[in-house]
Amino acid sequence: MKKMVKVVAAIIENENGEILCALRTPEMSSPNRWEFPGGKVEPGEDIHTALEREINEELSCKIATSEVFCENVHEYEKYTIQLIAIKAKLTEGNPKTNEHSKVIWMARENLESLKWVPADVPITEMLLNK
Ligand SMILES: Nc1nc2c([nH]c(=O)n2[C@H]2C[C@H](O)[C@@H](COP(=O)(O)OP(=O)(O)OP(=O)(O)O)O2)c(=O)[nH]1
Repeated sequence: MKKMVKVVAAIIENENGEILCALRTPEMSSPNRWEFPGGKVEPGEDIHTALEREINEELSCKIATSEVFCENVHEYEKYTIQLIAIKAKLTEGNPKTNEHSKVIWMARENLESLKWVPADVPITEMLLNK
């Protein structure tokens, strides 16, 4: 069986109802694809704490997380990821691109125009229907 990796991703919505999307760099795995910012949960770490830590590292800003929006298990070639999308709001700072090529705010109805990492596609579809 492939290794299972637990990943948290933030669905950060601003006051205009737009959602924060981040572009992976050419050097990362799944290069030049869009994702929701976040990362791997460390052993023993709570999912909300993990997401707050990842957002602080990646975007130099603070968030307040709320409910889990959805979970998706996706099999990549080398491992399987359990992707947990969690709703959040920015509480401090503006997102910076410490690790990504770009971050943008996007209206829900336009999310499908971006080229997403495969595990995120069902999440973008769910966001469109809510
Ligand atoms: N942050 C984030 N990662 C995602 C999403 N969808 C998805 O498949 N992933 C994958 C990419 C990575 O392999 C892994 C997250 O790991 P990470 O962001 O901590 O990155 P990493 O450098 O440790 O891992 P890697 O890119 O070398 O595989 O989950 C998503 O929406 N957000």
